Amino acid sequence: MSWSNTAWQQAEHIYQKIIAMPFIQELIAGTLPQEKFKFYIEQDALYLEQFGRALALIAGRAHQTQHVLDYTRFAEGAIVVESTLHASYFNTYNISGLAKPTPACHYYTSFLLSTAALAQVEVAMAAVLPCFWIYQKVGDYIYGQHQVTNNPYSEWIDTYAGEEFAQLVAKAIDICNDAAQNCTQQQQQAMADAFEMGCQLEWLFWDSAWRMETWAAKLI
Ligand SMILES: Cc1ncc(CO)c(N)n1
Repeated sequence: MSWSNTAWQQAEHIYQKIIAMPFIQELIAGTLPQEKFKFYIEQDALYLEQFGRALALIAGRAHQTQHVLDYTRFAEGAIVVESTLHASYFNTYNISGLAKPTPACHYYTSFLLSTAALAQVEVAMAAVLPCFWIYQKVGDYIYGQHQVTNNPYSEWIDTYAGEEFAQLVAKAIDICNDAAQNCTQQQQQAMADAFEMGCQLEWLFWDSAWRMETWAAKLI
């Protein structure tokens, strides 16, 4: 079995929990309160900037020049999506863009950045994979369920269910499978564990948006 199949099996229970979350279910129904969606978009812009940096770090550490190019393009994609959020949703929803990262956003981006900088590069590639794969799976799930008419979130829903995003995801999965072939069993397990942690943090990010998470005390 390929590394990606094994890793997905290990993390699938988290994906199942994600699609059952109230944030996702209300997004599908179109009943998600606008303030929660706004909160999510603003945090996601902060997330995407750091995700782009993590991808650029991996690009710099990749062994093969093709992978340098692939992760550079992924990094560019994340930053472009981030600025698109600013150009569209920030205007539509009157978002100030002055928010500080929530604990969940900070935790997730710190995990991505520290793993990208310090872990074995194959493990770093596995750690960023949920950002692609979970979003595609969740995007496809939402797209398959939602009623197109009058859903205020249909523009967002279309972004991650599209063919263009699917191709990026397929490439990120292939690279991880190639990378895993040069790894020992123990290293492949470390890759799968990093992948599972990323999936867990995807869950936490949705959960924090639903709760409109704040710092327990006004520290920042
Ligand atoms: C939290 C999060 N994970 C993944 C993506 C998609 O790359 C996104 N926009 N936001």
